Amino acid sequence: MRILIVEDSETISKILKHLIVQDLGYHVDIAPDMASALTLLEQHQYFVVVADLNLPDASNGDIVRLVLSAYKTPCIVLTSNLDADQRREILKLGIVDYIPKDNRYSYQYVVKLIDRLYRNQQVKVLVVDDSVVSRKFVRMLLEHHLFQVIEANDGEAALAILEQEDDIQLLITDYNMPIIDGVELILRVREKYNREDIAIIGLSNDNDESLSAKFIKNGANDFLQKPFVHEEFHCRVLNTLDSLDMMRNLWSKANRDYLTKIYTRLYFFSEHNSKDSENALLSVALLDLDYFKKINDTHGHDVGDQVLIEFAQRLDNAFGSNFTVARFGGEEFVVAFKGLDDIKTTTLMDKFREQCEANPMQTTAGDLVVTFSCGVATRNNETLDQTLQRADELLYQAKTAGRNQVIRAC
Ligand SMILES: Nc1nc2c(ncn2[C@@H]2O[C@H](COP(=O)(O)OP(=O)(O)OP(=O)(O)O)[C@@H](O)[C@H]2O)c(=O)[nH]1
Repeated sequence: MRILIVEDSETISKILKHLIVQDLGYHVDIAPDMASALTLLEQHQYFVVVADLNLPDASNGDIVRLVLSAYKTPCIVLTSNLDADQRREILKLGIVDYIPKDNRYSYQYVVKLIDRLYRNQQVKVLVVDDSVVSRKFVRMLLEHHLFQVIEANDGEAALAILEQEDDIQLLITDYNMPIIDGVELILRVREKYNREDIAIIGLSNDNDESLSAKFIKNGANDFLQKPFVHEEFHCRVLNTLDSLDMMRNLWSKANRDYLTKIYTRLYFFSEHNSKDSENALLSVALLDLDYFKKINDTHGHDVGDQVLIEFAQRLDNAFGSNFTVARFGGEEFVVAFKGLDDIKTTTLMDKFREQCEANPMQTTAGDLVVTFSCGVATRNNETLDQTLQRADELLYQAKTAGRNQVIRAC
C-alpha cells in the first residue's frame, strides 16, 4: 500500500511519514511541491494522497483538484487556517476530509483516517430512503470514504436485502417512507440483529424534536437531522463504526477462545441452554485429547498450543458450519449436534476420530499423531448440564477402555 504526502514543511511530512510507517506499515513517498508530486503520481498508483492546500508552486487547492480529477485518488487535505467559505469550497471537491495542521493529534487523526479508509473497502452500507436525490447524496458521501454502498427505496426492500446479504455492517435509514417508516424498520431489524451484528443511523428532515430519541430508544446507534454537512455525516459514521468494532471485539473476547478462536464454553451455553431449545433434539459430543500432557512435557508448551489450534481447526472444519463447536477448557472440546440423535452423532464423531488418527499433525517438533476419546449423549428431559454430565461419564469410560474411541450410552 502506497501513500503520497504533498507538503512543503519538511517537519510535518517527516512526522506524518513516521506515524504512517510505524502504525500502518505502508510505503510513504514525500513530495515538497506540486511538480514533484506530479512526477510521483505518474510513476505510482497511490491508495491515498495527503496534500497541503497551498504549495510553493501551486495554491488554492490546485493539487487537490488534480489528484481527484486526473488521478481519481482519494485525497485528505492538510490546512492551516480556513474560513467558512473556504471550508465549504474544499468539501465540495469530494475530498475524504480536511485536517487542520494545528496540533499533534491532527497527525494521528490522519493515520486513523487512512486505516479506516483501508477497512471501509470491505464495509457494506445499506442506505434506505424513498428519495432518490437523498439516497444518491448519501451514496456519494459514503463512496468518498470508499464504502461499498447498497441502496433500498423502502423498508420492505431493505429487509429483503438484509436477508440476502449477511455481511452488511451499517444501515442508514430515513424516517418518512411509505409502507414502514424508519423507526418501524429499525424495530424489525433489531428483532434479528444485535448491536454487534449491525450498526444503525437514522436520518430525518422532520421537525419533530422527539425523533432523535425515538430512533435511539428503538435501536439506532445515532441520528442525523437533514440537511447535514459532510463533516458531521462522516464523523457520525466513523464514530458509529468505531463503536461497532468495539462491540465486536468485546463480543469476540467473551465468546471466542483466545488460543483456538473457536467458541467458548460461555457461548456454548448461551446458544443451547435456553428454555426454547429444551424440547429440541440435541446430542452432545465431549472430546478430550489423549495423553496431551505428554506432548507438552516432551515437546514444550508451544507445540502443545500448536496441537490445540490444529485440532480445533479440524473440528471446526468438520462440524462448525452446521453445528456448534467449542473449547470447554484445556484439551477438552464439545460439539452440540442440534437435530441429531446419539447414533448419528456417534457415526460422525467416529469418522472424524479415524481421520484424526490417520492424518498426523504438522508441528514445529515434526509430525505428531494425536488421538482423542469421546462421550456422546442425547438430551432426554433434563438440563444441558445433566446431558453433559452423562457425556463426561462416557468420555471417562472411553479413557479407561484404552482411549482413541467414541462411546455412547447403550
Ligand atoms: N499447551 C497447552 N497445554 C494446556 C493448555 N491447557 C491445558 N493444558 C495442559 O493439558 C494437560 C492435560 O493433561 P491431563 O489432564 O493429565 O490429560 P492427558 O495428558 O491428556 O491425559 P488423558 O486425558 O488421561 O489422556 C495439562 O498438562 C495442562 O497443563 C493450553 O492452553 N496449552
